[in-house]
Amino acid sequence: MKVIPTGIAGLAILEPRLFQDDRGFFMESWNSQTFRDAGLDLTFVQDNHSRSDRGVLRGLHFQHPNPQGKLVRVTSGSVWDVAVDLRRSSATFGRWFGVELSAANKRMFWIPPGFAHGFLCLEDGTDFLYKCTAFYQPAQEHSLLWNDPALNIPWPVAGMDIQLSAKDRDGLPLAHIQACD
Ligand SMILES: Cc1cn([C@H]2C[C@H](O)[C@@H](COP(=O)(O)OP(=O)(O)O[C@H]3O[C@@H](C)C(=O)[C@@H](O)[C@H]3O)O2)c(=O)[nH]c1=O
Repeated sequence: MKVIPTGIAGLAILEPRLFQDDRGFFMESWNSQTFRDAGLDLTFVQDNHSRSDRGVLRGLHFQHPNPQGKLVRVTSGSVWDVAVDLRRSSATFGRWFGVELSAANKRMFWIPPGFAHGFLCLEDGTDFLYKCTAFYQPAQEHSLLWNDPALNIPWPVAGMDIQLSAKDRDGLPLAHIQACD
């Protein structure tokens, strides 16, 4: 597995080893030993799966005070995935990083606890799968406003009708958010 740093401590793009043959492909999407060897000693308690069409934007979500670390990937279609550092102790508080995840590139994104996370779906029928280090606690879930000018995230929305949940439409600007650690 290749670990690609992002310039934000702890946040990493992961490229699993791919085995291709006449039948198709094989890859390990999670192996605790391989991840530990790569410096990621993780315990997951919940797996999630969502499906979205092009133009759906989910996020930017974070849980506080019990933050979730998330190992995310796409098995059908593609997204532009974004993580925002909300760790007060971090030198990069408020900084974001974006990466395209797709069924084709098979990239995974490790988002440690203390980040807000969201994605824009680029294709109809996109399947988004992720493992979480803490249980979902709806009373602790919050939305950071996806298009907050203070973040200035260049979402690739040209030509799209953006579809948001009511909660995400009413997301909080960064300036109103407490740190997550
Ligand atoms: C996230 C979640 C939702 N739900 C339920 C609550 C609600 O009725 C329904 C849809 O929830 P949401 O609108 O919050 O789903 P969604 O907008 O897909 O939320 C997800 O967005 C991405 C960006 C993340 O990072 C995830 O952690 C999660 O917050 O599913 C669960 O039962 N368990 C869960 O873990």
